[in-house]
Amino acid sequence: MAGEAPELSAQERAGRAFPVSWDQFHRDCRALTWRLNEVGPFHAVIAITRGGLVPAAIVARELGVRVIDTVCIASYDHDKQGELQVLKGISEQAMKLGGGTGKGLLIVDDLVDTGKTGRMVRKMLPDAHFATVYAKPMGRPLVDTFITEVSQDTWIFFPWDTALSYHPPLRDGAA
Ligand SMILES: O=P(O)(O)OC[C@H]1O[C@H](OP(=O)(O)OP(=O)(O)O)[C@H](O)[C@@H]1O
Ligand code: HPA
Ligand SMILES: [Mg+2]
Repeated sequence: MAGEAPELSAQERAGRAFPVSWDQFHRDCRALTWRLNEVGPFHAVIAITRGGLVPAAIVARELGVRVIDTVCIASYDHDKQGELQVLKGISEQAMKLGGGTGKGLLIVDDLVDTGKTGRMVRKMLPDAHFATVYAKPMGRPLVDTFITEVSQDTWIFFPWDTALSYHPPLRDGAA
């Protein structure tokens, strides 16, 4: 409608930026594994795609876990924002390994923000251990183990979503 302000995306609403390099992400995943090593052993890792695939590979490598499954979740388009769609559920084999409730399974995602995604997966596997690399306050209570907390108004920029680019000097008005 004419005169209406365009709706801002979650990223645009976030006031702060937290860019993460590959090196930093790898270090944070290793730090996460140190903590998880005290909690395991785990029969399998369940990665929440797509963001959870990267930490899941690193964590599984460090913990020596060879069985990795995915749960594929997508957000609806913007007029139904917030609704989630399960494109692929957890495999029967992984469900069996977790005794039907997820006991001994490790769910991995890159981050929790509002907690909507994590809440949905927790419902599928109530007894699994849920680990993320980063957590924002709204989603934090859902997570069993995480490494770094950032404020709710921070947007985390992952290395697979970004590229190096020119940044003007402060003197020229750079933020
Ligand atoms: O706590 P929430 O508010 O639910 O947000 C967290 C989820 O959002 C991101 O995934 P996204 O839906 O952007 O998809 P992707 O992993 O495929 O990039 C992130 O990887 C988490 O899975
Ligand atoms: O802060 C974030 N960064 C990247 N993806 C996300 N999805 C939800 N929150 C975020
Ligand atoms: Mg995701």
